[in-house]
Amino acid sequence: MKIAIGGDHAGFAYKEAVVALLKDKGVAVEDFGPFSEESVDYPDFVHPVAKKVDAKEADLGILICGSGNGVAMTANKYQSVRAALCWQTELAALARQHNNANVLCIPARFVDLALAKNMVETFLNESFEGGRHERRVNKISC
Ligand SMILES: O=C(CO)[C@H](O)[C@H](O)[C@H](O)COP(=O)(O)O
Repeated sequence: MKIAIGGDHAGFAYKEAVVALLKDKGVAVEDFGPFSEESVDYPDFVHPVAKKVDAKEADLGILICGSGNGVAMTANKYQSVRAALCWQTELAALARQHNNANVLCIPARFVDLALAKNMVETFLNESFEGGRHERRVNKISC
């Protein structure tokens, strides 16, 4: 499995911790930054991640910012990206199980690090259930 990760300054500290978590688990991860807490514009760091997922050059994406909204809005501009904003572990599970989400968006200013890590592990471990959910997901694209 290959993960593409990015975000903005508000998510930097959590992104560093999640990258370390993934590496400890032996998961291949490509970090598109940012690489400090200096204020940045999140689209600059979301587009590379979304392009990787959209091109199927990464299996999943993780985007971490303050509220999670901007990164989700940006990533969902890509046809094959289904980015889910999650703030509870069960939401991360359902995003994979029911929505076949391929990008997890984490609101770093609204969840603690332990929960963020738990959501990442859940997102990686769960899988799409298909069936009635596949019929619905197929209707998302215009
Ligand atoms: O939606 C956002 C980006 O995807 C976030 O909430 C940003 O991290 C937030 O807007 C940054 O705010 P700041 O006052 O510039 O730190």
